[in-house]
Amino acid sequence: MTEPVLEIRHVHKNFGALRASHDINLTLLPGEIHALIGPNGAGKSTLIKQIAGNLRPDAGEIRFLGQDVTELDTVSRARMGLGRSFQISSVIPEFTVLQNVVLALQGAQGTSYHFFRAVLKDRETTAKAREAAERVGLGDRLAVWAQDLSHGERRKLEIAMALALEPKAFLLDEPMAGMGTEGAAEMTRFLDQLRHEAPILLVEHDMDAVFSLADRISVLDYGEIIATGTVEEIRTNPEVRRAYLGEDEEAV
Ligand SMILES: Nc1ncnc2c1ncn2[C@@H]1O[C@H](COP(=O)(O)OP(=O)(O)OP(=O)(O)O)[C@@H](O)[C@H]1O
Repeated sequence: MTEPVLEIRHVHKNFGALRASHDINLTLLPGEIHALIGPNGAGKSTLIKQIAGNLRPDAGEIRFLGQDVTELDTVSRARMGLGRSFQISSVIPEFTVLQNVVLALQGAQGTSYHFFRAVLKDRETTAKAREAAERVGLGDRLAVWAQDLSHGERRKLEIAMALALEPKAFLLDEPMAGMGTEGAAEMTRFLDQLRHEAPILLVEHDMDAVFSLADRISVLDYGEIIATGTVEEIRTNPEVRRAYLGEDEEAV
């Protein structure tokens, strides 16, 4: 049997009386895109944060590359190859595209920011950063200030910052958000390629993107996974339709 790259075992997380994660079991297999969907407040971000290491589960285990990483912090998990799309807030507006990607690489290497100028002169690092930016389609925007990028280009920059670290798995939290139709279509094509590099756990509200990309979908509702299956299984699951897809029959 194929070993999962990422495995979530019986994870629980409460905020006071609120069950944000209740006995979550989930795997991410090599080469797959596993989409995590669910209504607002279902617990998607809370789960991603526990996988990335920003939040500690109350109970349960998170395994990455066959190792228990539940007690490791975000930096250690990132160094092992758990790539999380950087949030817009971590993009520095006054830095160029290339500088932002170099900064992401430098952060992962644990070099002090004090040495940023020296790192910018390091050919190997800048070549890696350039390659990542080119791969997401920002090759002709390397010297542009991040603040002058369009929204879609910023999202690409976040992915380039994750990609540069050559992750073994990607956690992507709503990469299509605010992209517009053409931008979302372009991002969909890109993610379709990216899965061959490393499997992707994808949180996304854009159902067109989810249905065209996902090998498997898990549906969260009130902190519980109510179904995991193929696109067809999820589309036709009555409980899922009631809990989530029924909100938007057009999407089904
Ligand atoms: N730090 C926190 N303290 C208390 N409650 C929290 C905290 N973080 C999240 N919650 C609550 O946990 C529940 C799950 O939130 P979460 O953000 O994980 O949902 P989500 O599925 O990502 O929603 P969305 O699709 O709107 O991003 C919500 O009811 C939210 O209000």
